[in-house]
Amino acid sequence: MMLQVTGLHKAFGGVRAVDDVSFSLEKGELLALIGPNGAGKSTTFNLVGGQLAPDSGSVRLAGREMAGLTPRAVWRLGVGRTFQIAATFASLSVLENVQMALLSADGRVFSFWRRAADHRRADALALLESVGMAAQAERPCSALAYGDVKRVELAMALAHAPQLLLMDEPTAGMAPAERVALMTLTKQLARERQMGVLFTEHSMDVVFGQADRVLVLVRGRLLAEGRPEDIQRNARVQQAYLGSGRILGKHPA
Ligand SMILES: Nc1ncnc2c1ncn2[C@@H]1O[C@H](COP(=O)(O)OP(=O)(O)OP(=O)(O)O)[C@@H](O)[C@H]1O
Repeated sequence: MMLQVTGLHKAFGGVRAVDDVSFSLEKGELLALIGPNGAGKSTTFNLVGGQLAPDSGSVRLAGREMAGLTPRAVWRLGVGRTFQIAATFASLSVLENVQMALLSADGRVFSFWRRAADHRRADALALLESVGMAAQAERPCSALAYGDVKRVELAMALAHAPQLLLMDEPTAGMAPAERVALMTLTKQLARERQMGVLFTEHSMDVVFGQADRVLVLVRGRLLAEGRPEDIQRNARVQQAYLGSGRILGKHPA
């Protein structure tokens, strides 16, 4: 087991945001975390990524306890993360952005007198190749289509060769075809690199089309866990989503 989360609890005042959550994730697996608004998805993510410390419970990566470590320490142990908000430098080229990520992975800080442009150019190009962005390496990030920025961010997240990648709503704001393309690529990279991927997602076309397994959170508790086809048929899950209609419709909200 690559990631093992056991008995995780986190409360904010009287609100049990995450209430006795346990799950695991294998190498190369795409695991979707879904649930209605306020279910505890972001809190779970932040507990795994080190942005929050749990009240109790354990988060182990390849047997090592990570609960309570700082985000930087969690990152060093091999957990990468992409965010909803684009985290690229708009004025730098696509290639330079990936070179910056490599500098950071190597524990070196960008400085004006050591130009990122000299750092591991071939490795940066290889990362861009792996996400289909090598042809646009010299363009500034500001000139890219939104879907392409997401691919660059993926290449940047891969720069320190994470064992586990956390993706917080990776396809937010994308058109349906782009969403599926990005997650198909993510799945291919997960398989090739034997990297586990935990992602939150509101688009059910992505969840049911791409995830290997799905976790359903409702009011901080794990309501169901299983293969996409089983989750889709699960009566308790359908009931929990009644009202929002999200999980039942063929088309995403
Ligand atoms: N820093 C905080 N302080 C107080 N309450 C919080 C905090 N963070 C989350 N909560 C509460 O914990 C519960 C879970 O929130 P969380 O953001 O994890 O849900 P979510 O599933 O990510 O929701 P969404 O889909 O809307 O992003 C909610 O009731 C929320 O109001």
